[in-house]
Amino acid sequence: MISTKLKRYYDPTFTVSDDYKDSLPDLQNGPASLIEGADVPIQQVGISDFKLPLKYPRPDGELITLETSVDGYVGLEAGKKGINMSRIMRSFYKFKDEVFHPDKLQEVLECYREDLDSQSAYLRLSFNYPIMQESLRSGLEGYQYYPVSIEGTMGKDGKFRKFMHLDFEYSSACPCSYELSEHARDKRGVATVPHSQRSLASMTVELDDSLFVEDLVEHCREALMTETQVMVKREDEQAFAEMNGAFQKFVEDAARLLYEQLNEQDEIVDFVIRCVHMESLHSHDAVSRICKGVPNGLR
Ligand SMILES: Nc1nc2c(ncn2[C@@H]2O[C@H](COP(=O)(O)OP(=O)(O)OP(=O)(O)O)[C@@H](O)[C@H]2O)c(=O)[nH]1
Repeated sequence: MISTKLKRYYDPTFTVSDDYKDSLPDLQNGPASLIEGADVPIQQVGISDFKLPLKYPRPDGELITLETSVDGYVGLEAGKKGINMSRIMRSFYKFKDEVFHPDKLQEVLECYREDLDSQSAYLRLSFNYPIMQESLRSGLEGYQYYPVSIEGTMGKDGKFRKFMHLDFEYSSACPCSYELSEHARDKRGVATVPHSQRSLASMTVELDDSLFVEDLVEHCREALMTETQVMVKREDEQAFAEMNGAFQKFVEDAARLLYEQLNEQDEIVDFVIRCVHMESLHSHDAVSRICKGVPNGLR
């Protein structure tokens, strides 16, 4: 039954006094008796995928503003009903005009721990980062976009750890298919096309020092050589075919080439890489996963 005592009316002139505000229910700060389920700590609670434009530094000193998806979490102790959820976003907004190199995350995490009265905190910023890529022979150029995240964690000991995630697309020409194709040409004069595929290296690197996205992309390019191309005329396509002939790779080769390259970088303390070759030979993928394997590091 609809109550006749309640007004169906929105008052646009109503203002909130301090007394009125104090009278508002505040369930998340209520007593432990309100907890549902086991009264145990929660490792991460917060907000996923709130978006805002943020500035990032380029190696040449320029700044770039990119739409960013933010995941922010804190740890919640046993005995506490909930966190002040809106502070995850409100605290982050204190930094909205700053430049987000990975070390900036430490300041936000410290702010989270203080503002939300929490011992641990986690932050991840995800964005698509454009880098101009030159074509192989025609002198053209175009933007390659890289899915990137920078991530920071702060544990109960206050130790800050920072990570960068990158997805790098490349082409992998199968070395076995190449030899089989050459065999058919030599022995029987049969035309062949060895199979190759678009491939993806998804990596997480733990940083000791600062690292630009451009640096990590350059490490991938040097390791794999056959990055997918943006601008392609016929001379570029031919160059790409020659390049794939020169740098053929199994999925195991891709993982070890990246290992060799990243292992040489002083600013990278640890890494884990997953390579996926989306085979044109098969309807399934060939996959490899490799990690540096430092004690207590990424696995
Ligand atoms: N903790 C928690 N809050 C939620 C959830 N879903 C929605 N909220 C709401 O998030 C709103 C904002 O919470 P608070 O940050 O505590 O807001 P507030 O108390 O006005 O802010 P402060 O003045 O900073 O304490 C509350 O109205 C909650 O009901 C949830 O799953 N957990």
